[in-house]
Amino acid sequence: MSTTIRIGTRGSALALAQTGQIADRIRASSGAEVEIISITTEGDTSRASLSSLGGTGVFASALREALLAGECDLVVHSLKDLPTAPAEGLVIGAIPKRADARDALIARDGLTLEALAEGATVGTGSPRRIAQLRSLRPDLDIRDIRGNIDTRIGFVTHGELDAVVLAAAGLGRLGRLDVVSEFFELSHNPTAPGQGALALETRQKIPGDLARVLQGLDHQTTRLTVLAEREVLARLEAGCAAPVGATALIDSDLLLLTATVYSVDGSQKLTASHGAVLDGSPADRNAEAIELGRRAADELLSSGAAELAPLS
Ligand SMILES: NCc1[nH]cc(CCC(=O)O)c1CC(=O)O
Repeated sequence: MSTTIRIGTRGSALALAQTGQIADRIRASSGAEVEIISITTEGDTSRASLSSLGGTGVFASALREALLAGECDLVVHSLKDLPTAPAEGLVIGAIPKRADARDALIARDGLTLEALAEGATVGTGSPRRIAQLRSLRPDLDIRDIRGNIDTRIGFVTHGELDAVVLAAAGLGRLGRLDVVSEFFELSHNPTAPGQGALALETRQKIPGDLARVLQGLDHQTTRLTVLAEREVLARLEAGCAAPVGATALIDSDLLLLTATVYSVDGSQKLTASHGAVLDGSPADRNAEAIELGRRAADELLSSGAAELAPLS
């Protein structure tokens, strides 16, 4: 490629790590020059809790503005932080292969959730994680925490909390899987739609050589599973901070999706599991994945999901 690809990123360690990893892949596959441009977002500067910021889009919007203003050509988002509504003038040009979608417990003395003492303090700001923790261990003292991944790990290593829950993918990207004391299985603890996946966003109109670079980074299986998972959120009209877990997987030609909505106190949940056979063209498959997410969400809504939990 003749021109430089400018990638916009937040300044957090996680954003820099995942942007750097994508930049390396672009350089290796295309030989293109890649420049990394730092952009500050409200989600980075605000001290309010993530749920009080409304969740949706606090990290994404400044990056999207920079894209639209032509300050950069590409941004790398954590897919789970990206609002489901499409952004005018922008497209997701590639969804690379997903990392581990599970949540992980980081606990004092390497304890598992089951082994934590009665009334132990566990930090998380996510309503979904709060509900899942309360359903398994109603005795725990759950604390709302904020901050980047290193700060959250520090709550445990500095002795302020007995444990925190974080996404395995973020820990992996920062090379911090050594602190994990337990991985929660997706069958028991489904995670946020799109967790562990990245979205590479660009302007709608891009040069053909950038489009080809992005095509080379796209991963079909990841794209189909996250399309199904994210359609659950979209159809429920739920934000990324809603107490909703969704996990899709592909087994040969079968796409399987399980979606769960929790009451915030963890005492109740609704689950819908659906499958679809994938056939036809890539566009047909995308449509089938979205339709699967819609069916799961509609079942949840007709079972009372909107009454069970605050979704938006
Ligand atoms: N909510 C913040 C956030 N957004 C993306 C990740 C990393 C995992 C991912 O890319 O899905 C995290 C940290 C976490 O949830 O522990």
